[in-house]
Amino acid sequence: MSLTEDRDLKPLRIPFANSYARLPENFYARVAPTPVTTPRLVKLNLQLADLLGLDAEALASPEGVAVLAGSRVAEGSEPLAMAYAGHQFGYFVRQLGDGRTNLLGEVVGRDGIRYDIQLKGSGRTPFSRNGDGRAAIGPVLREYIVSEAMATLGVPTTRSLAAVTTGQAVFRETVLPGAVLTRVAASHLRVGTFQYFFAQGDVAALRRLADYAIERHYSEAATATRRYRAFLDGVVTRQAKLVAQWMLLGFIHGVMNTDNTSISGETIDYGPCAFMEAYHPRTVFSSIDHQGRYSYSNQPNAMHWNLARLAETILPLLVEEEGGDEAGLASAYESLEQFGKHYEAALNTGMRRKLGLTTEQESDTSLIEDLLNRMMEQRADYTLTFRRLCDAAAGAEGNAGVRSMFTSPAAFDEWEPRWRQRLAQENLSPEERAALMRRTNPIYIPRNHLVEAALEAATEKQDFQPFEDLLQVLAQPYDERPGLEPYATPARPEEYVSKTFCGT
Ligand SMILES: Nc1ncnc2c1ncn2[C@@H]1O[C@H](COP(=O)(O)OP(=O)(O)OP(=O)(O)O)[C@@H](O)[C@H]1O
Repeated sequence: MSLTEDRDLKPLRIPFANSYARLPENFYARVAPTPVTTPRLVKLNLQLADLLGLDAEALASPEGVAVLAGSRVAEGSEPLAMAYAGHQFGYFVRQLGDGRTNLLGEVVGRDGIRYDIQLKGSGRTPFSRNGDGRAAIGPVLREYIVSEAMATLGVPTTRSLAAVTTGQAVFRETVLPGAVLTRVAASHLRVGTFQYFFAQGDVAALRRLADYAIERHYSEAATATRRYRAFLDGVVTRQAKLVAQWMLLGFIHGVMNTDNTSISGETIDYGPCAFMEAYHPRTVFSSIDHQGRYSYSNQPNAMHWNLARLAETILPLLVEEEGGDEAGLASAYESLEQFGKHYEAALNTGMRRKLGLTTEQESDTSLIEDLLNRMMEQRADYTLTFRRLCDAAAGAEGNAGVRSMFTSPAAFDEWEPRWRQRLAQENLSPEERAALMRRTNPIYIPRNHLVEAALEAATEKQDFQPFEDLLQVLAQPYDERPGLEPYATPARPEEYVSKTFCGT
């Protein structure tokens, strides 16, 4: 990058406008990041810095890098570690909390939205338990790559402002270079934050937290007659739409615990996440997900379950609002029932768009299902099948690409006439339709082996070029560039393939 550490020292001013630090002391632990030996800036997100109204040059200065590494606390920053609980793979843990992150504070961006600025991998906190409070360069860059790719694809997500190496080793199964990620989010409130106070039976804190979340994310609920019900409805709607977006892109979150389910409706925590390659609804990537709990097709169920946990925590507020136990419970159920409706609507609209359809017919559902079943049987690549379908939409002679996605192209040939018949019922020209589809179906996604190759080069050789190259490709996911292979063959395919969960 052109911004280097050697520039003249420019004072770093971050216009912090903190609100979480004004909440009661039992919401967090005030703790500063732990300084590191030799911070080095690997990546600064200039576009995001601009959105946040931050001076990129000052951020890239030695003083700025020291702040991004956690070695120095910027003026106005009130670093803290947030308290939260969570269900992890179905098991409740009363206290998790930020064990390796520090919320530095909040800034109001140029878009008028209040954003958290948080360091991840910045040292131990009172919530660290046995952890070292640190992060390795690989996972930091993975989160950077995938979160920024998701943002470009229009998916609500936490963002990545910067990555720095610390000059210190972290010990996992082996010795790895340490790093710190600067994460930006509309907030870091989680379902687990509500569960933390619910587990303590602290209704006053729950009310305070809900009011804070309403003010920050669901202002429409503030004026509603039943504000807590309106709040729950808001979270249910946003999360239903979010999961539908994941499904449409073939994204598998991998660790949908309640502490990784945000109240703002953003994707958070890019641990074992991946984009599905060969289509199979029961695909999992996480090596610890033995039951397939967070498999591709189970994501809507998992989210619905997580939202039920949120509803449970605010039940006392709903009961009060409705004036009775039964009415409060009914209100929670009604709200949760909306999940399916919002999810299906978003998924079906999105799937129609992927197929190039702009109108709605009942038979569309079976058209979509039929294609997906054929893709599953044929192990067709999820992303490229839809992308190559765009070429087929431009004209019947353009179908060679999509046919080649199927081990036996006859499986596509049987489906194609139905699709063409359906397209013929709409008014778009083939060119218009193909162009529309190419804005919906990306060609470049963070392919697992490409991400792994970039992380390996950074970890083993401190070579950040593959990381930079990948970011550049992913910055224009819909524009096919001549000579730029969408799917370079993995060097060691066996290491990067997904598992298909086949249990019951
Ligand atoms: N190296 C570590 N040191 C201390 N605590 C850790 C470490 N790794 C994870 N934790 C804590 O374990 C819990 C679950 O970890 P998980 O991997 O879901 O979160 P994370 O990736 O650290 O953070 P986030 O959910 O904010 O992205 C959290 O409380 C987290 O802070």
